[in-house]
Amino acid sequence: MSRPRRNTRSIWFFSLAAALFVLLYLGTSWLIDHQQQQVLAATQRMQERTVPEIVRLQRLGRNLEQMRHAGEQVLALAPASQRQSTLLLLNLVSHHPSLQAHPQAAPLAEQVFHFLTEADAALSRDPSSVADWRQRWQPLARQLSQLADEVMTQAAHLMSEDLDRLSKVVSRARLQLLLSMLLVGGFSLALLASLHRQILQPLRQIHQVLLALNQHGRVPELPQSRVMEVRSVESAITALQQAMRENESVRQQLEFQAHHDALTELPNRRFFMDQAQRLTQSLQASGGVAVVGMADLDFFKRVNDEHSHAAGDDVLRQCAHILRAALRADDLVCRYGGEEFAFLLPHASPELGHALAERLRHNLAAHVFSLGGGAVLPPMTVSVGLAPLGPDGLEKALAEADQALYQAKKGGRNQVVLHPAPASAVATAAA
Ligand SMILES: Nc1nc2c(ncn2[C@@H]2O[C@H](COP(=O)(O)OP(=O)(O)OP(=O)(O)O)[C@@H](O)[C@H]2O)c(=O)[nH]1
Repeated sequence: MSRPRRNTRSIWFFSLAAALFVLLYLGTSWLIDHQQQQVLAATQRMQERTVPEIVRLQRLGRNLEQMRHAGEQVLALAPASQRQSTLLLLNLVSHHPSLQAHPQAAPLAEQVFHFLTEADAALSRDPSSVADWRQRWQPLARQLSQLADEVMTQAAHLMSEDLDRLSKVVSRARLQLLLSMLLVGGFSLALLASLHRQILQPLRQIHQVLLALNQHGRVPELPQSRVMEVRSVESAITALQQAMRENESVRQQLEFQAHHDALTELPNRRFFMDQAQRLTQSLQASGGVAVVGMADLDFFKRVNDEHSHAAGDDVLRQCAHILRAALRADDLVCRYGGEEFAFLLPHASPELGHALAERLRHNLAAHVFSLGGGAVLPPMTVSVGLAPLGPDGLEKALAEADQALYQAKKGGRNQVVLHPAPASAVATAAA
C-alpha cells in the first residue's frame, strides 16, 4: 500500500534546509575554533611552562655534574692554588638558584661543599690521607651522579609528555574537522539531491511535456510532485493538455464537417474536387488511367412527395452507403449535390468502371428501403454516366460523364452509359 504523499511548499522546504545548513555551519565553525584554541593552549603551555622547566632541570643536572667533577679535581692532589679556585667555583655552583630551589639538591650541595672544604684543609695538612678522603667521597659522588641522572630523565619526560598531549589534541582536532567536513558535505549533497528530485527533475519532465505538446507528439505522463509550486504548474499543464485534446477533437470534427456532407457523411463536392484534382495530376504524371462517373437517383422527387422529406433523407443516406460499398476502397466518391453523386475510379479501364457502376445499379435495385411503420419503398434505381479520364483533365471528364448521365436518363433511366458511347452501346438497358 503506497503512503499518501505529503505536500510541501518549496519556500518552507528551502527555508528549513537553509536554517539547518546555517546551524550546521555555525556548529562546525565553533567546533573548529574550539579545537584551534586547544591546540594554541597546548602550544602556549609548552612554551611558557615546559620549556623553561626543562631548561631549569638541564641546568641543575649540569651543576650537579660540575660539582662531582670539582670533587674529583680537589681529591686529585692538584696544587693548593688550583684546589682553592675549584672550591671557589664550587661555592658559586652550590648556591646557584637551580640547586637551591631543589629539595634534594640543596642539602646535597651543602654537604658536598663542606666535605670538600674539609678535605682540602686536611689534604693541605696531610696529603697522604688522600686515599681515605677519596673513599669517603665515593658515596657523595654517586649521589650527585644519581641526582643528575634523575633530573635529566625528568626533563626528558616532561618534554615527551607535553609532546604527547599536543599530538593528542592535534589528532582529535583533525578527526573532528574531518567529521565536520563530512557532515557539511553530506548535508550539502543531500540538499542538492533533494533539489534535483523535487524541483529540477519535475521541471525537466514539464519541459518534455511542453515540447511534446508543442510538437503534437505523445505526451508523457506527469508524476505528481510533492512541492506545491511545481504541482500547481503540473496541474495547469494537465488542464492545458486536456483543453488541447478537446480542441483537437473539435478541430477534427470541424475539419470533417468542412469536408463532408452532413446528411450522407460522404465527402462534399469541394473536398472531392481537391482530392480528385491531386489524384488526376499524379495519374497523368504516371500515365495511369481512370474513369469518372456521375450517378443520379431516378425519380427521387417521388419519395419526397409520396412519403416525406425525412424519408427522402433516409433514402439518400442508404443510397450513399450502397454507393460507397459498391466501389473499391481507393475510389473517390462524393455527394455532388441533391440526389446526384460523383466518383473517380483510379487505375480503372472503361470496362472495369462499367462493371463497378453495374454493381452499384444492381445493389441499389436489390436493396429494400423500409420506412418506419413497416412501409417499404418500391425498388430505387440509378442512372450512371461514365467517362474515361482524358488528357483534358478532370473537369472535362466530369462534363462528359454528365453528358453520358443525361443520355442514360434520356434512354429510360436505370442504366449505365459510357462516354463516348461505343457503337455496340455499352449502355445497359434496364432489365
Ligand atoms: N429529402 C431530400 N430531398 C432532396 C435533397 N436534395 C434534393 N432533394 C430533392 O430531390 C429532388 C430532385 O428532383 P428532380 O431533379 O426532379 O429529379 P428526380 O425526381 O430524381 O427525377 P430524375 O432525376 O429526372 O429521375 C427534388 O425534389 C429535391 O427537393 C435532400 O437533401 N433531401
